[in-house]
Amino acid sequence: MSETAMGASQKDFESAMSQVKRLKDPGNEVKLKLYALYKQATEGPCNTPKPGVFDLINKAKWDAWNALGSLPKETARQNYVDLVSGLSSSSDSSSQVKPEADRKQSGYETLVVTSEDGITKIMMNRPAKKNAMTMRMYEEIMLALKAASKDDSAITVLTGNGDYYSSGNDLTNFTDIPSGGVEEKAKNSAILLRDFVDCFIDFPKPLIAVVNGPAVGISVTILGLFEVVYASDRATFHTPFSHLGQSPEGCSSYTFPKIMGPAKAAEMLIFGKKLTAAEACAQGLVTEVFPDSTFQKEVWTRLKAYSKLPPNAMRISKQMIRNREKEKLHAVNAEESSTLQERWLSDECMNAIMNFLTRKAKL
Ligand SMILES: CCCCCC/C=C/C(=O)SCCNC(=O)CCNC(=O)[C@H](O)C(C)(C)COP(=O)(O)OP(=O)(O)OC[C@H]1O[C@@H](n2cnc3c(N)ncnc32)[C@H](O)[C@@H]1OP(=O)(O)O
Repeated sequence: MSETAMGASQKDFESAMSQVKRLKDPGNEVKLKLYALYKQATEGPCNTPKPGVFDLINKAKWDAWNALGSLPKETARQNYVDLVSGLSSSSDSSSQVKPEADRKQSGYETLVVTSEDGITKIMMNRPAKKNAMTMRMYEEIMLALKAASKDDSAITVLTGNGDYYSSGNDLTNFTDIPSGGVEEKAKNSAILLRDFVDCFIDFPKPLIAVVNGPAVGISVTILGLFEVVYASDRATFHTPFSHLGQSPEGCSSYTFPKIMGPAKAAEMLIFGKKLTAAEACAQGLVTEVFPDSTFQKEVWTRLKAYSKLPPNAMRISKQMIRNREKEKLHAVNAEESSTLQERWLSDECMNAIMNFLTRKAKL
């Protein structure tokens, strides 16, 4: 029997649990429902003594769980996933871009998002930290992509503010350890990584990277999921995974060998060879390189012309190309994320991060 016929899978359930953390506060009534369904799905029918009448919060939680009676675990899991999915889509639609709200969209802490001339531009905005990607930035990029997939722009652009495109994962992400320890941190990070890359795999419109400067780590690997990559001649492309005790992500273990051949991909992904923009272009990762002095002017003139093409035709063509690969890309993403979950717990990785944080090592 397929997973769909059996109801929500464990992966759907875990993904819903991680989505809940990113939702706006849904109110106490919904939180109680989520709590009850979670307990039922993981422990079965209510099995704890009823709290005293003055223990108001625990009594409300107990009542909600107890009210589910003998609801089977699988049904509770499915109901939990459905409830979270309903909450996510209503919070997505509330953040959907309204045409009259063009120009700068507020509410992002790590990004500047603008919508103009048929182009939604998502700009990473931590220039003092070389646009290193914090947990917050991953979540905001996902939100911005979801909004862009529904707004009336024809194309979407990812770029960076300042001298870097992005220095990749913010290495201080690994210092915020939850009560469940490093194992829980690694598990949550792997779920976030998989969700993040899934958003790029599934993005329905043409996606363009405007690489304004050096790019490192995950900001490079996801380029294989873009339709077009324009780079300044100041940009470099570096995936130092072995140096960091880590392994490839962003589907690069599949897209890079396809794009540049297995040997060139191995030089980047295994040996951490840094490519110039010209080399990345010769190897097919970059579409075109522009002199830094005229980069912004030339690229935006080109993109404005593209954004005037019929948007539905562009979207359909993109989806025809992507749909042939989607299932494979999702499988690669899942495998890369779970491999990294293990890597993050290795001594090799922990030492590399400690070295960066104590400034003993830079790329
Ligand atoms: C949910 C988790 C998903 C994880 C997915 C897996 C992703 C993997 C990767 O992306 S691997 C790549 C990780 N990135 C790095 O290893 C880069 C580390 N940074 C550097 O080596 C250097 O900072 C540099 C070469 C990018 C730039 O060097 P330089 O020009 O000398 O500038 P500074 O080092 O002084 O940087 C200025 C300022 O920014 C901070 N910073 C830069 N990059 C990062 C980063 N990746 N993480 C955290 N902080 C970063 C740097 O510490 C400086 O801060 P300060 O001014 O000292 O407060």
